[in-house]
Amino acid sequence: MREQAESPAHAARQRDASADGGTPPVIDAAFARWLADRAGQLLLQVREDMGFADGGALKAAGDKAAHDLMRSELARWRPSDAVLSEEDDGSRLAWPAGDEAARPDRLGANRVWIVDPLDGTREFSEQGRTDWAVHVALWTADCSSPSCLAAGAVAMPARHRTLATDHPPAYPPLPLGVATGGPIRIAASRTRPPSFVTALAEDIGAELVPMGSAGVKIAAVVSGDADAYIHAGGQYEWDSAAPVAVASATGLHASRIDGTELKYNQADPKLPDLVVCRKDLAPRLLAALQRHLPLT
Ligand SMILES: Nc1ncnc2c1ncn2[C@@H]1O[C@H](COP(=O)(O)O)[C@@H](OP(=O)(O)O)[C@H]1O
Ligand SMILES: [Mg+2]
Repeated sequence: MREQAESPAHAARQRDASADGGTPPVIDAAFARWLADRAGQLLLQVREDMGFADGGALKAAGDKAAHDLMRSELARWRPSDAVLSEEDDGSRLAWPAGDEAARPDRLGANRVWIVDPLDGTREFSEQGRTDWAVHVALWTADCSSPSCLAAGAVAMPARHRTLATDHPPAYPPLPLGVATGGPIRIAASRTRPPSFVTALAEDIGAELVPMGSAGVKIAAVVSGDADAYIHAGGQYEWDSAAPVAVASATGLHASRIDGTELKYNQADPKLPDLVVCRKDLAPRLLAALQRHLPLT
């Protein structure tokens, strides 16, 4: 749909373009934080300008405004790098190996920014909800970890909080309840929790904590408000790259639900499942996951 020149999203972007964003940091991790914060402030403005009467229009305007801002700032400040954004045309398509003409730039690049301009789009469109985020991650070919995530930032603008790898958050404290045998708290999708997670939670005496946005759920594990995030059934690289970069920099466990490594900038951007948790919980959760793995 073509955007009206006078639409609230357009007006918000115009204001942002004329605002002095200043010169961003040179260090990639600090740049990721800067970019996520810029997009986050713009999203707050879009929400304020449009209100919540038309949720569909608000979601579309938010996705577009944040994507356009990130694309243009990345083109301006990191012109040699490739970008994978949820809102790019064809972003979800897997590259069929061998078809050189269709090969996306990112697969031959040394540095790729993997961005989700608005994660938790549904929650963004609901008045009063703060569980939505902006994700900015940097993947590099020259790396020592399997994920090859060199930097990441998760902005949660409606919570006035940004987590990023320039200053990785402290490792979460062991909650008193868990230390004394209380239930493990597993963050799960508020609107489409994987059905096997309910059975798994019953099996290990855990309680589910529903919330929106993959970034917000991983941030809850980082802050100690949840003990784990488990997801399966579908997701893409942009949903987890930035929060996994932060969780890993914090020292948390992050893997596929079968315990294998999370890998990014792959020919197929689908990355359908993951588990993020404190290291002490990983053996127990991975064992429980083995008993409850969903059939694919
Ligand atoms: N089964 C599925 N298939 C594809 N994407 C999914 C999914 N379940 C969750 N996601 C994506 O993961 C993000 C977090 O979802 P949830 O809030 O339900 O936990 C959302 O990203 P977006 O908001 O960027 O689309 C959502 O679209
Ligand atoms: Mg997302």
